[in-house]
Amino acid sequence: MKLLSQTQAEAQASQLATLARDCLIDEARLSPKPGLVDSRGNGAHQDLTLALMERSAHSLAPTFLALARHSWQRPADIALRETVGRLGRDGEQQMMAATGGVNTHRGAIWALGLLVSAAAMHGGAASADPLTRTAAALASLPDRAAPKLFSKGLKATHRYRVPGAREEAQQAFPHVMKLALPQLLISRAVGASESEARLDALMAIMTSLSDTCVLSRAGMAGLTAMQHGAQAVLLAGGCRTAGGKLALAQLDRRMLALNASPGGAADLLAATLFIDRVCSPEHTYF
Ligand SMILES: CC(C)(COP(=O)(O)OP(=O)(O)OC[C@H]1O[C@@H](n2cnc3c(N)ncnc32)[C@H](O)[C@@H]1O)[C@@H](O)C(=O)NCCC(=O)NCCS
Ligand SMILES: Nc1ncnc2c1ncn2[C@@H]1O[C@H](COP(=O)(O)OP(=O)(O)OP(=O)(O)O)[C@@H](O)[C@H]1O
Repeated sequence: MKLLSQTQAEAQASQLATLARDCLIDEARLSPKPGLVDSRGNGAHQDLTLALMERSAHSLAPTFLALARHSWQRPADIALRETVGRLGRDGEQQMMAATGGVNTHRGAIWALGLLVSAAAMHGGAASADPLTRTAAALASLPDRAAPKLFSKGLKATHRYRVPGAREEAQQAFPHVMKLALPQLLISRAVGASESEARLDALMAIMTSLSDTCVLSRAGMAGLTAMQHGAQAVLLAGGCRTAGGKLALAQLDRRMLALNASPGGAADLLAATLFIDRVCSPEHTYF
């Protein structure tokens, strides 16, 4: 690990926070995303808009900065886990204050918050495997101060006996590492535009995620429709092809008809973009 002066470390912590915020904005603007808020509109949501998502993303930059500063070159232990938990919950309050009480980014604060901390623990940058394993180690430690809430996500994981946001992080983000990042690289390599490659990465996540946002609003039928619809897009050749575009539009209509919105998949896309940019060998980030 490189030893940096305090000023360099502070500059890198600040870059990590800016990057996390930018990944949230890039995810929100990416279009057309099935059922989700995007540049076209509100998707399946009554209370969310793109402007609100962007305001929320900006409100979270100080939280990401605090996470990076407090995690800088520290090991994964209970003291850090509890600090990160407190900062994450403070971030949720910042988000709620910025949005007038609407949950725009709870799942995203969790996933990106852990990844920002993990990057800082590695001194600003690491390759994707160690980065996600460090985030998983942190997510697996107990946090005595965590409130015992029976959240919507927890209810869905119990009712349908599936993993949720906690397990995804504790297992080192398998949907990002095994599906989204490889798909992003393949789609870029075959000539997809950057937006098409990102949409393909989202589809790759949606083929398999047990997204508790979808389960809560549309049950197992909604989740199956999401997974099959995303598979159809990729089987047609992805979002750069005419067949893929048709399948994507069909999936969007289906998700809207079911009132389903894959918010968990969207969070993991933001996490994918973050890892892609922090870990890329030719990154121009630092
Ligand atoms: C773990 C979290 C996300 C709570 O998850 P829970 O499953 O209990 O349900 P909740 O309905 O509140 O939020 C779940 C959110 O996760 C996302 N999500 C849904 N399904 C999935 C999935 N399968 N994988 C990943 N993310 C998912 C969605 O955005 C969803 O809205 C989180 O809010 C939390 O506990 N934070 C505590 C603060 C903390 O320790 N932070 C540390 C890092 S900053
Ligand atoms: N572009 C996006 N559109 C919609 N949700 C997104 C988007 N990006 C990320 N999300 C994630 O989806 C979650 C919001 O999902 P949802 O609206 O199901 O939550 P809720 O407010 O708890 O539920 P409900 O809207 O059913 O009352 C957020 O935690 C956020 O992290």
